[in-house]
Amino acid sequence: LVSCTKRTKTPKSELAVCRYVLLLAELEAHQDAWPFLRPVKLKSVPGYKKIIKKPMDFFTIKEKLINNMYLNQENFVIDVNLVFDNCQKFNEDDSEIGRAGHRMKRFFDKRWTELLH
Ligand SMILES: Oc1ccc2c(c1)N[C@H](O)CC2
Repeated sequence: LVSCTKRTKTPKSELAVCRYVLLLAELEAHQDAWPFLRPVKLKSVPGYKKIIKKPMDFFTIKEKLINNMYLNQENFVIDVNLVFDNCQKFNEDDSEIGRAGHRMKRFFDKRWTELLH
């Protein structure tokens, strides 16, 4: 993984990786992150495997980031939004996890925009 603290001039893509690492750390530290930290246990949640075609979670995103699997920033945002879209699909808006998902999405959208400028 690139060194995010080095004060040398780094290529654009390495700066992008630093932005993702920072943003992912903020998502994981958020008080409403608990439903999204690890993969959903497909064997213990009836219906999830059938309903949610592409499960995603913050830990899986971090692994992909560390293994340099995000070739462009779009794929990183696509996976983060997949976490929230899956949440909206499986949970009622008016539920504990549904509300946590909406709050996390609002937080991500705000920070993503702030980090771009
Ligand atoms: O009642 C439940 C029980 C388990 C889960 C949810 C709700 N929603 C999560 O999105 C997936 C896991």
